[in-house]
Amino acid sequence: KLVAVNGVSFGTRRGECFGLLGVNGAGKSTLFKMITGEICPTSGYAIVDGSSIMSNRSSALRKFGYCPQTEALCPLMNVQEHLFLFARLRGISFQNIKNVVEWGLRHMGLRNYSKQLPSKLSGGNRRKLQVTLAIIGNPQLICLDEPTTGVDPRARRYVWECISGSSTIDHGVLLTTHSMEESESLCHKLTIMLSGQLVCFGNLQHIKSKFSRGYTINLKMYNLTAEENKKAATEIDDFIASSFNDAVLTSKNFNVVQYQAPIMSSQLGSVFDKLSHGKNKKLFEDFSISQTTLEQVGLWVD
Ligand SMILES: Nc1ncnc2c1ncn2[C@@H]1O[C@H](COP(=O)(O)OP(=O)(O)OP(=O)(O)O)[C@@H](O)[C@H]1O
Repeated sequence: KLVAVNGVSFGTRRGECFGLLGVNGAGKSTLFKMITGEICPTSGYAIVDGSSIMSNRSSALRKFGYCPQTEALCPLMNVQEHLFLFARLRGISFQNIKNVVEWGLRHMGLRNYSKQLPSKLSGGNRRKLQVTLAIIGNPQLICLDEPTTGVDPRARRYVWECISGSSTIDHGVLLTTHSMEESESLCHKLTIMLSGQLVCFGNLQHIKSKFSRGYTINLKMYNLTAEENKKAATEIDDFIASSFNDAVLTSKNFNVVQYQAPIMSSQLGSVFDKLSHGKNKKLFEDFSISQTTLEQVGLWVD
């Protein structure tokens, strides 16, 4: 009875990395499954480079690589055999296949596991293999559903390089992720999905401006005892309330407090003056001001 995806329509070009963001259960994976033909939509269509996934399925499927959210590995094939099979499926010739398999093993740090079956790999290494299978053979459209979940920082860096490389060499990338850092680094265009619908669409700056609530003020407090810290926090609160209209406390961690204030960029000079004044009065040790991040946009869209 649940309508998981409703009236969604978008397009992405070659050379672009298109990011699909949204909270758990928003419908991202369901949308991916429809685009890749894994499930059938009740209505609508998806076209990859002129081929419809519904009416010209085999032609469309030839054009993309897919890294699903849940693993799709063969339990009886080891890492090397997976790479070999997918390279063959992508039409790599026998002469080149050894190099391509070697490339996959080396770049994803899978060389030491080349003879292992998926059941013997760690979760992160299985993910790396799954991503390599989607990228191998340079398909025209690469669909990656949370590709770097559980992947170590070094391999994640390489996945990012592959994704940005693919999107700059005339390929398209469709990406879902919960990592705002990942979307800020990779995506040319983004959309945020909520309850099966797209709530906004555009480039990073557009989305930030649309959801912007001014600037974020970060204040680093001195290392104090718990009692002193409580007193200092109250003084800081009073200082912020008297210096900035409508500033809101958004988080308080160990010794960093964060406020969101509806500041215009033209007011930044006076904001710096006010905060320097507070620092000179030793209300806090240091401060910084930053623009809205995508992370904050993600927290606000609900
Ligand atoms: N096979 C299914 N049967 C019934 N409901 C399903 C099924 N698969 C997904 N759903 C429901 O569809 C909605 C969208 O799920 P989907 O997996 O597409 O979300 P998502 O945005 O990918 O979430 P996440 O970020 O957690 O991966 C959810 O409410 C989910 O419970």
